[in-house]
Amino acid sequence: MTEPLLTEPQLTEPLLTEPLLRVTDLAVDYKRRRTVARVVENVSFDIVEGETLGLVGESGSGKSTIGNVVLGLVPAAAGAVIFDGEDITHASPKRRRELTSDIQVVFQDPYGSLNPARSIGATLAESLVASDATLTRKEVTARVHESLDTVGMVASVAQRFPTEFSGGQRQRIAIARALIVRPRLVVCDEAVSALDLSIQAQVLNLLDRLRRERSLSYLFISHDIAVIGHLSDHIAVLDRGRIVETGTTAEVIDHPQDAYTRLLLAAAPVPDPAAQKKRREAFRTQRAEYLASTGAVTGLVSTTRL
Ligand SMILES: Nc1ncnc2c1ncn2[C@@H]1O[C@H](COP(=O)(O)OP(=O)(O)OP(=O)(O)O)[C@@H](O)[C@H]1O
Repeated sequence: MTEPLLTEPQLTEPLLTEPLLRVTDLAVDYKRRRTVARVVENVSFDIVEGETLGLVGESGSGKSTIGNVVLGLVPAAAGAVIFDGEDITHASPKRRRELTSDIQVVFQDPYGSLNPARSIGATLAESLVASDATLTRKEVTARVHESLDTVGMVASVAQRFPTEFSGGQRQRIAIARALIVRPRLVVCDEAVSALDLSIQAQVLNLLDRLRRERSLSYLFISHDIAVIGHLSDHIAVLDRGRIVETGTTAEVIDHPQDAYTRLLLAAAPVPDPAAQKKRREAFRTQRAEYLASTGAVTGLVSTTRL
């Protein structure tokens, strides 16, 4: 008896969605005079299209360094950064420039990141033209107005200058500048940290709405686990260059498994300044105990003499 012929491909395995960004076994070194400091080691995570990964850790834990590797601003000492299936770990400067239309960044400091001498319209247009030089003047102007509208600002803002705006408004402009090129991934590096709590909430809501409307993905970096919890689908907790816990937001916030995650949760800012002072003091004591229990001497992964 002959085997029946299969007329259609038989799917035996479910189709898996490739992540938009995959970081595997990342290590980063910085040279310091006669030593090399390893500041990030063994860091791996995925970000699926349309999702937000929150990367949380204390100051100096290596969050910005990881964001900067994804942006191509800092080289990887080991490991890989895969964007949409392409290994971009060692992408050429030309390929990196092309990638700026897919991967954008919003930094913490809207005062520093917007050129005070340029009008908002010129700043936004510059970002757009750098990613697509074929656009006509009319198209550029239309896109500038459209991106301002996206962040809730009127078209006449284009004629004005950064100093005329508050911190929250400047951060909206920085978001408009990132989104004008229609990226797929945005690295938000402490994007709301410089803002008052009420303005923080507005900007977080804006980022979340834009993500849903445009199926954007965020690598959302913050030292504040409460801010991270507000926006993230998944959370990775970074301690001295290593990820100590990952999971869905509910898992990490409601059922933290790692002692360091519990420390960060206990230290998350609260609106009452007196209560906040107490929390910070308790955090310092508990952190010193935690460091002693892990035998740590420095905040770095390791240092090697050259
Ligand atoms: N350009 C650099 N050269 C040398 N060391 C650096 C450099 N940039 C950062 N570092 C060191 O690398 C470590 C990680 O820094 P990084 O800025 O990535 O941490 P972070 O978690 O983003 O902290 P913060 O929120 O304060 O920026 C720190 O010890 C920092 O001092």
